[in-house]
Amino acid sequence: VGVAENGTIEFLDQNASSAEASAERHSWPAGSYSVVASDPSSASFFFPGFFDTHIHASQYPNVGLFGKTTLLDWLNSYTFPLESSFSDLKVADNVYSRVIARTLGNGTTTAAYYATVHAAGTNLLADIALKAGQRAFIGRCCMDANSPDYYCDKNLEEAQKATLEVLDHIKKIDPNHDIVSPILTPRFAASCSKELLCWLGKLSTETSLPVQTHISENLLEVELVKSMHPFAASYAGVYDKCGLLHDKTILAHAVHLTDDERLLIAKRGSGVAHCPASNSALTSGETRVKWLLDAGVKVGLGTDVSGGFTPSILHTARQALLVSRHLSMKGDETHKLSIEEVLYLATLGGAEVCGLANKLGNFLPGKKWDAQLITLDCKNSPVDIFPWELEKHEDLVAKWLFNGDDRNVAKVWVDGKLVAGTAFISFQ
Ligand SMILES: Nc1nc2[nH]cnc2c(=O)[nH]1
Ligand SMILES: [Zn+2]
Repeated sequence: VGVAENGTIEFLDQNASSAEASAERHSWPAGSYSVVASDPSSASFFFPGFFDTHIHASQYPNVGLFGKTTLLDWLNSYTFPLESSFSDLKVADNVYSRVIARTLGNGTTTAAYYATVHAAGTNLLADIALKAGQRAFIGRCCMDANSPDYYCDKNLEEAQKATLEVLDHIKKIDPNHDIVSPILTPRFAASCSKELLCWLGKLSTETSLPVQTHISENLLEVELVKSMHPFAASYAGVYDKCGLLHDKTILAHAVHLTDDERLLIAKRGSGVAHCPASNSALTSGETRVKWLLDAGVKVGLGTDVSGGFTPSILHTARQALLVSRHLSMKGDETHKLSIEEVLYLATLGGAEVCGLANKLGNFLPGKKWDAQLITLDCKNSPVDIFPWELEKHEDLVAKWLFNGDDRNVAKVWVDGKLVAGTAFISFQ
């Protein structure tokens, strides 16, 4: 793979005899480039960077803390108290630095982040992502209804002002949104007034900014949305009526959609962030990924930290595979996802959901070098590799999916720049 200085893949040679021969063939003069090679004797290979299409950066301290709660009581007992502490920028700095280092170290080159309601803390998250070199969508959480007094937007005007403040800040630090972009973030229909939802929908149309929100995660939530927003026929209909359902919309969960909602989402070109670890932990249900894909809905993976307990997309892909098997055990084998399919969701599927498949998600000329160097046979590896396995590439990938972790992530590049990995850390 020939990567130009600006991070774009210039060429891709199958079966090249050496990097040097390939460079010469493409008229790259010797001495004008450096070579990074995978080492087949230590079961190492390059892989596209992962997409986390749904993660709450502010909830990172709570990974693994959910007890026996389900969504609505989990929000009140674990989540809102933690998020409200982000009025303190020292808390925000500490948590956001850690979550970005952790996700990058796990090979997440692009993440769609929820922050909190606080504009200053959200701006700090954008600063930290940009400095760390992680591609990030940064969303200030909008919530002006049905939320605790101690943690909410006090009214529509306050929500609008704080939202615009974040857009302005990100425009200043990354004017073309090459690495960090704002994303409009109504928390979910159950915590927003119709006025706020429709203002965000209009803003999204005017600015072409992306949108992220939650949909149909939990049955009680679905009922709550129905009672709060009777103007629409369905949960997806609420977003649609407010102009929030379009081809730059990321919908987290989509567990309990009706067939009509599935078809509406497909028609609008919106994508789904499938969050299997979260859906299992909060006993929300099992998203029918194949059913969504069959209708042409774009699907990627989300950790949904901290509804989800892992910041790793590799682990999330593993969970996606298992959840699909639980669905198939109910009698319909068509739900079952393969290793290739869950790794597609983790990479190109995620790029599609984020509206970035034209420049990211796999290794093709013209796309950006957002990549990981995976080494399975390395110091402290959680995966044991035997000599006779080294040529069996599909088996190596399967062993990586089921037993690998960040100890196997030797190097991570975003936009052609080395930004993380065990080799990067020990080099620093
Ligand atoms: N999983 C999850 N679902 C939500 N719905 C509204 N807010 C949240 C949240 O923070 N996490
Ligand atoms: Zn979420």
